[in-house]
Amino acid sequence: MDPVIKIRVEELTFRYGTRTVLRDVNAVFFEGALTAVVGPSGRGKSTFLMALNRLWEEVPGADARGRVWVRLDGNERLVSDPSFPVTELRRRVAMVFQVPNPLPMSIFKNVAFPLKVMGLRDKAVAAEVVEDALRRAFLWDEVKDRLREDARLLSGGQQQRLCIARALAAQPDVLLLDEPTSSLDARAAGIIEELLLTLKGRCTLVVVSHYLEQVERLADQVYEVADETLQLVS
Ligand SMILES: Nc1ncnc2c1ncn2[C@@H]1O[C@H](COP(=O)(O)OP(=O)(O)OP(=O)(O)O)[C@@H](O)[C@H]1O
Repeated sequence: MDPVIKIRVEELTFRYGTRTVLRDVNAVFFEGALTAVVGPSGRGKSTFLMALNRLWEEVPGADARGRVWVRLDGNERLVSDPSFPVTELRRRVAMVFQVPNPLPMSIFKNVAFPLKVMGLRDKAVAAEVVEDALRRAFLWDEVKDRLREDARLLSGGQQQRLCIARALAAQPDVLLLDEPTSSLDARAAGIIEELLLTLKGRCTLVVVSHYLEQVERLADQVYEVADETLQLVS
C-alpha cells in the first residue's frame, strides 16, 4: 500500500520583512513516519516548522506565501483556510520546542491544560487521559506520586517529556519537534529518542535535529535546508 501523505507543502516562500529565508519549498511528509529536517544554523529549519501550523502568524514582520495542506479525518485541509480555526490546527499539528516550556502550574494541570481548552470538564476522564499521556511520554513512573507539584521543579529531560505528554493529551495527528534533545544530557536525550520511536505509526513526526547520528537512528526520511529550500536527501 502506498504511504499516505499527511502534509503537503507547495511553493512555500517565507520572509521576515524584506529578507527571504525560504523560497519555493515543495515537500511531503508521510503519515506515521518520522521525517528529520537538518541543515546548518540559521537556514530556516525552525521557520519551516512554524509554517506548518501557522505559528509564524504571531511573529512581527513574518510572511508566508504558498500552500500547506494537512490530511485530517481523510480530507486534505489548507492550513491557511480562514475557516480552519488556528486553535484546532495547533491542537492537531502540535509543536514541542527546543527549550521545554512547562506552564507555571502543577504537573497534572500542565498535561490537563489542552483538555480544559478543548472544553473537557469530566475530571475522571481527564485523569485517565493525563495518565495515558504521561505513560506514552515515558514519564508516569517518575511523577505519579508528585502530580500536584510545580512542573518547573522537574529536571530538563523530565520537563521535555512533560511537554510531549501535554501535546499528546490533545491527541495530535502531527507532532513538530524543534531540536527536542539539544538542551538535554545524553541520557535524557536517549529517553526522548526512544519515546519518538514508540510514537511513530501513531503520529506523524517532523523533527528538526542537529545530530546526524540521531537522524540516522530515527528518521524514515530526511530533508536538508539548503539554498533557501528543502532538498530530500534520503
Ligand atoms: N523573528 C524574526 N525576525 C527576523 N528574522 C528572523 C526571525 N526569526 C528568525 N529570523 C532569521 O531567519 C533565519 C532562519 O532562522 P531559523 O531560526 O528558522 O533558523 P534555524 O535553521 O532553525 O537555525 P538554528 O539551527 O540556529 O535554530 C535566521 O537568519 C534568523 O536570523
